[in-house]
Amino acid sequence: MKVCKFGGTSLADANQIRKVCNIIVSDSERRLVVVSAPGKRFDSDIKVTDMLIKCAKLAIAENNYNSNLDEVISRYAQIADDLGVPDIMNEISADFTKRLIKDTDNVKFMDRVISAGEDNCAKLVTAYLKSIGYDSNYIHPGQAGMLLSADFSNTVVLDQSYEKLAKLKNIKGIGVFPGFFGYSLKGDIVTFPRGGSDITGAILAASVKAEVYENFTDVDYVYSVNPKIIKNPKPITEITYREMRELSYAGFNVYQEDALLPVYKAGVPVNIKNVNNPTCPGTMIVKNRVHTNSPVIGVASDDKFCCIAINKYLMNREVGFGRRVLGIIEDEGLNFEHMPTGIDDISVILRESQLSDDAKDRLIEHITTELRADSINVEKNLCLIMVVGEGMSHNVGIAARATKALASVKVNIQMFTQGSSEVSMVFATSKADCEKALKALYEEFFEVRLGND
Ligand SMILES: Nc1ncnc2c1ncn2[C@@H]1O[C@H](COP(=O)(O)OP(=O)(O)O)[C@@H](O)[C@H]1O
Ligand SMILES: N[C@@H](CC(=O)OP(=O)(O)O)C(=O)O
Repeated sequence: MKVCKFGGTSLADANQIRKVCNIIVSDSERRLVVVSAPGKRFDSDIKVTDMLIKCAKLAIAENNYNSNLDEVISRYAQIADDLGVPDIMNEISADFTKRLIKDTDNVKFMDRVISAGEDNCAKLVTAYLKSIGYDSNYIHPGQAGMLLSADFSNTVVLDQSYEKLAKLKNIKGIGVFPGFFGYSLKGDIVTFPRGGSDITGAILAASVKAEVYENFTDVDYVYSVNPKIIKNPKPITEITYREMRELSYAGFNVYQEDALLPVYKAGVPVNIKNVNNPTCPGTMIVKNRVHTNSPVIGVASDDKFCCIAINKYLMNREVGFGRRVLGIIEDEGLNFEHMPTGIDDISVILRESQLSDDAKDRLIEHITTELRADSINVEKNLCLIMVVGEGMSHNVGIAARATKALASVKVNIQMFTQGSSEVSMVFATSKADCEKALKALYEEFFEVRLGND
């Protein structure tokens, strides 16, 4: 059995959905299908999930959301009409309308509303497959056993789900499973972080021990660098789970970072493929790969970080200082990403989205009073660039090549770390330098240079 997931770009309109269904029915092993909500049809378009977030926010603020809701319903109606299944719209339009009645708290309400994008898309795809003569069934995530933690918008799968979902192995016909959400033990709808339909697919693939998890998107391959930043980059044909996890974390949003653990544990390979070019073999994500000459497999960047730099004279002699810093971060409910240190300073790197002005003031106050630091500086707009590759661990001089490349374009490195596994190196630069730095690193490791060098 193959589990296949189709992303929002693959479901953006009726034409794309026809392509998706042709792909599904062209292989009888494709029996468990995960769908996202319709995504962007063109660059300036809006994803259905974003339209639903807008509706939910308006409803929470007690503002009128009717015209926004109408826009969502019209997008589905247009697709249903074009696919020749207009009757399904009665159910879909009633569902959107009902979910927007605000009868619960804000976090539960938000997840209930935004999950409707995938849920109704699954109903639409099921209706279309039926209309062209295939035995297809919508699968209700709660009834199938997609049980998740009650962390709204940031849920994780509960272990018991795998055993329950394993029963889908015996499903008859084609099962269409809505991605991005499941149910808490109390029966509330909970969603994964954004891009979470990839996680749904990974959980299902692990549960049914699929021969492969096919993840269909709008690019032929995962490339060595984001193709939106550098044109025609080098394609990656094979990459390990570990390398992909590092690159997804650092900005390769083609595959959600949390979608690696389930398939890694179950040993299910992932195949990233293009819905617009399904005969292209795409990228395989596997446990071990054949190493080529290049020590680096990809470079990725994400510019939404900030740094809390704490300085105190003789910090290195103060027993428990680091533990107390981390204790404060924990007390403030923050996740930290990296913690480079010097003898008298510690920097804590966080995702900027966590640090509202209030949270920042509280954190500074907490550190000042508890640690009696000499100075605390918060720097926003920090970009992290990761250079990733398992080949780096047995190659000398990679860091030197990277720093030389950054120096040659006059990029100031604000922080540099390398984990002991030596699978990745992380450079922090200012947001303004981010693209320049990424290009320099890509050129250094992937572009063939002519002449004497
Ligand atoms: N290294 C990369 N290789 C391929 N695509 C990438 C990479 N980094 C970022 N992307 C972007 O990821 C996009 C696909 O992800 P996404 O838009 O979430 O697709 P879907 O809607 O199918 O889930 C591509 O169009 C591409 O712009
Ligand atoms: N629709 C959700 C979940 C998702 O996975 O979407 P996509 O497959 O389009 O990245 C989102 O936009 O976050």
